[in-house]
Amino acid sequence: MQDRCDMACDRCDARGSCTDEENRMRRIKRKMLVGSGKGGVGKSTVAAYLAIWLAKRGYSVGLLDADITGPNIPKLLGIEDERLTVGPDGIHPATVGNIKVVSMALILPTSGTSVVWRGPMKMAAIKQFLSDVCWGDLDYLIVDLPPGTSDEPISLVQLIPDLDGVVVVTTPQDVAIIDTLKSIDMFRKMNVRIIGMVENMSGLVCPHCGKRVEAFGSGNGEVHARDMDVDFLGSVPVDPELSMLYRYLDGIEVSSPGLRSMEAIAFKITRALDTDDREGTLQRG
Ligand SMILES: Nc1ncnc2c1ncn2[C@@H]1O[C@H](COP(=O)(O)OP(=O)(O)OP(=O)(O)O)[C@@H](O)[C@H]1O
Repeated sequence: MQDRCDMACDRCDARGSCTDEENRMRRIKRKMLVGSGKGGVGKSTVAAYLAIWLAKRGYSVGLLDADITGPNIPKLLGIEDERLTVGPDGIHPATVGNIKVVSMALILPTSGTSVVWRGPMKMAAIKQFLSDVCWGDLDYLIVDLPPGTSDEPISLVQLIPDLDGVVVVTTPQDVAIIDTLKSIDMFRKMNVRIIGMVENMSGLVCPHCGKRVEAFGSGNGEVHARDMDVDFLGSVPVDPELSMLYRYLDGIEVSSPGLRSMEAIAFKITRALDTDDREGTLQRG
């Protein structure tokens, strides 16, 4: 573990002085958030898929689960039994399929342990995840936000220098859309670029007859994205494969309606960011 971080530091001008989040963060080329005003809409699923998709294409990727009280990324990636380790140089992420993962769930003794913390404690943990984690040199850091428009998203926006933007996730129901529009408004007030909106759980394709069933409706997200002048990145149907992302991570060749939609969305996100990569800094590993 120690070696891995030292090797990365060898190539870094900031060697020996990387003691705060700014120094750690400047070794990361692209930093994006995945957020929503509403819980349970699929933020972690979109963040985890994106991380896997980028890692499979040779990029070095970090995935920060910033949901301190409800961390689910390790479960989605099938690494609940992994633990973060601590060395003299800082906290070492867990690694899966070339993705460096940090989450409260990788610290807690059991998956049933609750984190009963008020705001300042949660803020301290988030700050530490940015300042004390040996992320090393990364092409992308993807931050999975907790739902809502309060402390955690605000702090992350303020703490991450040169943030590239946020992908907002919604589901088609009105209550989800209303909360998602609030989060778009919040990110705009904080001058964060909205990379685009994803409508998740948008209908489902019957595995028996192949017909589409509009379980929660669909299309609402696209209409509201247009109204808000936000790029619509695509809709993703309900698909059991998406709750088994660890299979896709393991290299099992899976093709399903949900995974195909996610792939098209991942392309759009990277294309949107690459348009801004004028210096061509992103290199595949
Ligand atoms: N398109 C989909 N098809 C099937 N299951 C899905 C889909 N999207 C998400 N899920 C499942 O729904 C549940 C909630 O998704 P997820 O954890 O990604 O939401 P979230 O917005 O991150 O939740 P939270 O607000 O709690 O952080 C998970 O069990 C996930 O596997």
